[in-house]
Amino acid sequence: MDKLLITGGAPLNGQVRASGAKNAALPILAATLLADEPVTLDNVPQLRDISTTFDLLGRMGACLTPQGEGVVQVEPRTLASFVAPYELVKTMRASILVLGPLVARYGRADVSLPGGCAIGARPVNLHIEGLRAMGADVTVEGGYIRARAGRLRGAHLVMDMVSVTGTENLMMAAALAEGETLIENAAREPEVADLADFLNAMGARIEGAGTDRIQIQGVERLSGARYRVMPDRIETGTFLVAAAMTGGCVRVTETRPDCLDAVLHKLREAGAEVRVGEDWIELDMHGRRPQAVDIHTAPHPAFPTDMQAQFCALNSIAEGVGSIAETIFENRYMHVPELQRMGADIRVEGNIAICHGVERLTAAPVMATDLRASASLVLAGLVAEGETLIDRIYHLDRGYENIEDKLLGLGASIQRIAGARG
Ligand SMILES: CC(=O)N[C@H]1[C@@H](OP(=O)(O)OP(=O)(O)OC[C@H]2O[C@@H](n3ccc(=O)[nH]c3=O)[C@H](O)[C@@H]2O)O[C@H](CO)[C@@H](O)[C@@H]1O
Ligand SMILES: C=C(OP(=O)(O)O)C(=O)O
Repeated sequence: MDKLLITGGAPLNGQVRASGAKNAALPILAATLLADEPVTLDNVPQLRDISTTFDLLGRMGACLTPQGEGVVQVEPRTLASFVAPYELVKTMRASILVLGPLVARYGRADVSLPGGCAIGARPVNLHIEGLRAMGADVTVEGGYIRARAGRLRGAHLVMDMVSVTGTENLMMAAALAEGETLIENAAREPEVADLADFLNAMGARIEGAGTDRIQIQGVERLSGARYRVMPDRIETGTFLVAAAMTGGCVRVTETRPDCLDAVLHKLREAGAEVRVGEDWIELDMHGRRPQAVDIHTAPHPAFPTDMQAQFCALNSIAEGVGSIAETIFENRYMHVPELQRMGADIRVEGNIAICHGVERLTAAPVMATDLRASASLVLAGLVAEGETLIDRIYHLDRGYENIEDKLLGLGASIQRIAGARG
């Protein structure tokens, strides 16, 4: 297993390009299964979750052809299997995103239940209930969701909770259903809107994505398309926090400032000077120590849970006391004990983490437990005194493209230590 070795202390300065968004590329790749023609996607990040998705689509019989850096063509007409097996789903819960497309386009799907993960139980009841409301026969047997259907029927779906992949699965299914579907209390995340833009480019008729009320007029078929995946707002935010924590000045290019309002607001509150252009964000900390900030995670457009761990790292070296309320996932503080091993003063009570900023963290061997927890340990390592060794970085590789090269380019001292395979 690979590890990361980071020597803390260097302020980050310079320019870095945002990669394509993992959480947009994953549903968009799943949505290619709905098409009757080949689809070409651009700005697809090279990440472990993306290669797992390629593997999944390939095993189902889709033909994937790389066409240059970040470009892939998917030919879905060769599909011959409708199974998402446990051994892939257990490594990437987003595999659940093939459920809606398979049922809508092929009338059948056997998708392993993703089960819980390090950050929480993460049930998929809303995905299942929504498909049932659209006429699918869905049962759960032997750890698999087994769905069968003729042509799905449009339905009025009122989501009990705001679910990102739930909204995406049902929106994809509704794209080929007969008649109109209305999804209320839909997730408003920008990645949902990006998926809708892609579906519309294939000929779907979707309005309102990006709001909590999405209207879909089902169509008979979807054609091929060429589409560029949106930039990764969480990766962007992670680099901005790195600049803020190290007292540096970093410009993230080819990104979407309009998707990061809540995060930029908190960075300004932390004392950063933040400037934005149409497709770039620059954060200058002018060598200052950040001020601690209070965070309350909630569905978009509020502060994203996927940036919570990174702000926990920021608060750990900030001036003052910051309180974090995690309202989306019940167990998303796995980074706290690791940050404490580096000297952070954080107390967790229920879903609240209170952090008294310390002047400096000290390096320690630490263990990554999930994707954003790993990112927070990288950030802590960048400012800690000494050499931090981060184990289990396969979590990080799930969602960050070339993170060590990008950080090296900004002046960090960071090195991947290749581990034994197996
Ligand atoms: C691939 C992808 O896009 N992942 C993102 C997606 O995950 P994901 O789509 O899995 O997260 P959801 O938005 O579905 O989860 C939100 C909350 O709803 C609950 N819930 C969800 C579905 C369901 O059927 N029943 C239920 O109770 C979950 O347990 C959680 O407490 O949104 C999360 C919340 O912004 C992000 O952290 C993830 O990075
Ligand atoms: C939790 C995340 O991803 P996933 O939903 O794929 O686990 C994330 O991107 O932070």
